[in-house]
Amino acid sequence: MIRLGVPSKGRLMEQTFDWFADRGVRLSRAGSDREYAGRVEGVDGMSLVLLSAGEIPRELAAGRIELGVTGTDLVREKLAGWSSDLVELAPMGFGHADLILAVPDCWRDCATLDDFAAIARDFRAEHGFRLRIATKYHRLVRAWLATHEVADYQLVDSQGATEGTVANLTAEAIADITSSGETLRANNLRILDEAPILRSQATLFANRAAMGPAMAALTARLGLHGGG
Ligand SMILES: Nc1ncnc2c1ncn2[C@@H]1O[C@H](COP(=O)(O)OP(=O)(O)OP(=O)(O)O)[C@@H](O)[C@H]1O
Ligand SMILES: O=P(O)(O)OC[C@H]1O[C@H](OP(=O)(O)OP(=O)(O)O)[C@H](O)[C@@H]1O
Repeated sequence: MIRLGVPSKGRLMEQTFDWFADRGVRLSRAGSDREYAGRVEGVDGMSLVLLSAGEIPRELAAGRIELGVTGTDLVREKLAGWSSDLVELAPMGFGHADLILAVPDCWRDCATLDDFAAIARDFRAEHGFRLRIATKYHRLVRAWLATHEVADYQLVDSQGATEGTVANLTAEAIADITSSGETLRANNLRILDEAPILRSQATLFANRAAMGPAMAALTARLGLHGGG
């Protein structure tokens, strides 16, 4: 049996159900909104498990599910060397979001990452502590800043409502996912004039160790290539 992990709520769950329905596979909850078992119709040999989007990368890598739908951002953040454990089977065309670094709108002289690096250096000298960036994407943000030789900062963990940390004076800048940009605007934050740290979308992943004839048959049934 191939176990498929799907986000248990919200748009990601609904759009995943639609994506499979377009391929003739009907996914649904087994019972109430609070029940995390699922039902699969239209294909044999696959079962459905409803999980937190953030836990799907780890469940895949641990082999507790063979297939999983989640954002590429969460896979890259949660699994170091993700591609040795997981195979990216198909980008699904929804859940598009960019991981970005944003600063207060009023930092008029901070347009680029070079400006940001200079401000961070001065900030430390002036305040006696490193400029704080609130984020839940620790691995990705650290790696990106290191690549761009920005060193004078500290990460502050924020697992939600990250854009509020600047107004709350617990951080000077934030790194988070954005899609429409509305949350940033509402919190008087502005994206640096740089390419995003990462462009993410919902993607169907497989556990690499689970690739074999059964997986090949299933991915062929879904009209995907390279599932052997
Ligand atoms: N505004 C958005 N537009 C599109 N995609 C988004 C948006 N916000 C988050 N996402 C994507 O949705 C996925 C799930 O995000 P997140 O971890 O915030 O989910 P969640 O609903 O908090 O789930 P959970 O707390 O159960 O793990 C991520 O891959 C993220 O990139
Ligand atoms: O650019 P926008 O379209 O405004 O979307 C961005 C927001 O969406 C996500 O939050 P979500 O609603 O998933 O809640 P969270 O803060 O708990 O992650 C993300 O963390 C941003 O806060």
